Amino acid sequence: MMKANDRPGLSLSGIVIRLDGKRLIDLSATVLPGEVLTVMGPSGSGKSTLLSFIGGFLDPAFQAEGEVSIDGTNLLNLPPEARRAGILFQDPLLFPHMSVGANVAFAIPPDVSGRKQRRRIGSAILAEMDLQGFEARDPATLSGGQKVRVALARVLISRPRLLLLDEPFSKLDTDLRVQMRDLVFVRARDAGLPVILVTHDEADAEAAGGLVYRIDAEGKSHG
Ligand SMILES: Nc1ncnc2c1ncn2[C@@H]1O[C@H](COP(=O)(O)OP(=O)(O)OP(=O)(O)O)[C@@H](O)[C@H]1O
Repeated sequence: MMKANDRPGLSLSGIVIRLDGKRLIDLSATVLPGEVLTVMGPSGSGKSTLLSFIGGFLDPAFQAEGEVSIDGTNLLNLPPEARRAGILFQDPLLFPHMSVGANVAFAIPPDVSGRKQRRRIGSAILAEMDLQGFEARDPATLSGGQKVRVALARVLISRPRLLLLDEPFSKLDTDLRVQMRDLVFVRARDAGLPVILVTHDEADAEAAGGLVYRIDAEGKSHG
């Protein structure tokens, strides 16, 4: 197996996304395994649209061109589920009718067979998120930070190849925000996952420590 440092990571090459002829996004960048590309820009500038394009669920109202590859594999030829992008939104989007354990187990790849084995790896990832013993809990009874950690557990257990983060910390108060983003960045680094982080918060960008793309009103991106 290649070490994280030997892998080329996420390559965004000549990405141009237009809406009604107007260019929203224009960027090329490389995000190495474990590194974070932070995307900033005004509301409506196309930040979420960029993540949708990479994840494979861009609304057909947009026109997009360019190439996206991860460790040399062209992602754009693959259907969304085969791209294996782990996505976190502002809202953790837990299934309300399922227990915490079931929320996490839902994302375990299908090649992991056996109830026992699935339960074991689900519990292990919850424990890593400081949520040991939370399997039977109703998501409605969790704090904001606990919900984010369940969402992160669910994403990590799905064996993603990259992380797409759409303001996942913005609803949290300052202390929790700092803790959660450090947790995500550390986990991404450990797993060698390239990350794209959409945020309005300069402190997030600083903590991410990587490249920052700023989208201006003309749809030009600046490193
Ligand atoms: N499905 C759609 N069909 C048409 N236009 C859309 C669609 N989704 C978003 N838009 C428009 O595309 C533009 C970019 O939207 P996007 O959600 O990517 O912006 P954003 O930078 O993420 O904004 P915010 O910071 O407010 O989340 C906006 O003008 C938005 O109104």
